[in-house]
Amino acid sequence: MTTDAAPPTRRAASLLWRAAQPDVRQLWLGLFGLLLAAGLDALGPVLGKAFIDRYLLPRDPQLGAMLGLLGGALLAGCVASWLRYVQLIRLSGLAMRAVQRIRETVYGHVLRLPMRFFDSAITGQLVSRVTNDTEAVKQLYIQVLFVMLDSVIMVSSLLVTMALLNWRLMLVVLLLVPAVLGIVALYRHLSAAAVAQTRALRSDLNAQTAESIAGMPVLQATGASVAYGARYARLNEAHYRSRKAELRANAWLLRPMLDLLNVLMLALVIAVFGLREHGGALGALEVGVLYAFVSYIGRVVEPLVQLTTQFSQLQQAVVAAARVNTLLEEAEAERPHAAGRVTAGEVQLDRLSFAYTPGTPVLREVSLQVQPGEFIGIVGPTGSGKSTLLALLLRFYPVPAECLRVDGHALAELDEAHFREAVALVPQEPFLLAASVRDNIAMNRPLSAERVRDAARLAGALDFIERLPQGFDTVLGEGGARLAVGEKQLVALARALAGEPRILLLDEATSHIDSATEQVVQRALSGLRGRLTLISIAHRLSTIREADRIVVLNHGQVAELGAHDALMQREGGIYRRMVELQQLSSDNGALEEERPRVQG
Ligand SMILES: Nc1ncnc2c1ncn2[C@@H]1O[C@H](COP(=O)(O)OP(=O)(O)OP(=O)(O)O)[C@@H](O)[C@H]1O
Repeated sequence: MTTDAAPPTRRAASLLWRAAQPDVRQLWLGLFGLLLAAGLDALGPVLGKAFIDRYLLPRDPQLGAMLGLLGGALLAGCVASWLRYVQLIRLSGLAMRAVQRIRETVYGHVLRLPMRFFDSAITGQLVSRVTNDTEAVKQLYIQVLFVMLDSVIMVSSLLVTMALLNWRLMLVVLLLVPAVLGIVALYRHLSAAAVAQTRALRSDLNAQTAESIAGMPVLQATGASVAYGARYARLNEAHYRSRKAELRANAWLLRPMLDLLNVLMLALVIAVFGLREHGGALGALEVGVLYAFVSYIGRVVEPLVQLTTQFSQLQQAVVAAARVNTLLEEAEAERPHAAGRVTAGEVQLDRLSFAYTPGTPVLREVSLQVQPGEFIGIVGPTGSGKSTLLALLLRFYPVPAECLRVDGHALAELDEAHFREAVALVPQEPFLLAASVRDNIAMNRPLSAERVRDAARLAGALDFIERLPQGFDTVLGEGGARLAVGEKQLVALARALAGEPRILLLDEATSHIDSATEQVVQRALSGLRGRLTLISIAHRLSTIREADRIVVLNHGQVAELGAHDALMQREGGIYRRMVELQQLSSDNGALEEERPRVQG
């Protein structure tokens, strides 16, 4: 387990290692194949050396043996290439499978994160984490598994072969390694800030795109498109500059410096060779060694160049993988498999207090005993904590066990799958999928067509659904784009009822419905009375007039509690004032409509 404080490389390595676990056998096979290929590669110059030393310089042509050596070198080269090709396929496959697993894991993990996480999460960034960052992890796999491992194996095997041929010259070549590492360290130092900034800016670009699309109606209606366009252009420009800074360090540091190093190394080896204590004419044996070394230097430099030129990509991929790992380590919401069941639908709040941010309480010592089958209305000024109360009942945020009990059980004692069936929500903003009406009601639950239809009828949605071109099979646009807001809410209500819940929570679910549709919903809800516990937040007070009891929340506290008639008796009571205000405004609305229009 790595933590957020661990360096990105460690976090990235931890992710890669975990994701590769199921294919670890393939990984070892791949490694073995690469080792073999490197050995065969090292063999070529050794055979070349023998060719020169034994037959070429002594002018001793033995056709059979010479052809054998040449053929051997050719065969070794061919087999090494083939082996490398096979490993590339094997390891790329492994990388893609691992990334497929990572992507699924990340998506599944995001679905299980606690609501608290989403309070501060930015949609675009999360999307980018699940798609772009996991794609970058694939690059990392291919690079780490293939380019890097292959290069390291290749360099090591070449150095071993060189040591066997002439260890002093090998030491000279060995100087390449610290020189290259020095260049990489310098590159890293010069480009790290730019690399991190580029990624952060790309993430901001994604976030703004996602935000703009989600809020398009508001954006266009407020004429904010131009300002948003300008903001996007500024971000994009900053991204361009940061990327350019990164590429500049890449362009002058990596390839040209390494090519220069290659030339210097050749010169150095030849110089050392010429300056040996017993210099003078080259013996036949020594020419073979020089040939082998000259060809080895090229081969050592190439993988080092590979390692370094891909370094910037590698750095980006490491950052991406580390971020994916951090997201994966975000603690999931608790999903207990417990024995507790919601049977009757009794809810008990006992001095329940809650704060999103410590020190700023949103609910203060709320106590309430809701009987099974009771209809409770919740009203109160905006920000008084009504939605928060429902969020707590839905187990979106943890609360002390003794403060909130359902059918005598603390919420943590209730089995997750059962709890989600037994407690249903119709949210303030109905959320619909780009799928058929049937799928929107069933939401992947194994519900029969009759059950879906019954739920639609109960919710008062059947009439309009049957008027749609393909009835229940009509595919809605993204977010239910083809339906009116009131119709979306009816579908959301049908969805909630389809699970046959014991407790139904309505969060201002009727606020966007016209009066005629409201009558339909009211009838539906009256039909449900006594069959399930109904807790309904109401903005339009007429919808909870019939409630058994009405809770008036004010600044997170229960200010009033009682049936409509009782609350209306309270002189100067909050509820009574709210009702009177609403009556006044609806009377004004009616008057407005009746007033004859004056022309001109
Ligand atoms: N996820 C959150 N993180 C931090 N604060 C929040 C969060 N959700 C709500 N709040 C704050 O908690 C307080 C109560 O909000 P809540 O949505 O429960 O009120 P409400 O009575 O339902 O309001 P409304 O009628 O406007 O929906 C508000 O001050 C709000 O800003």
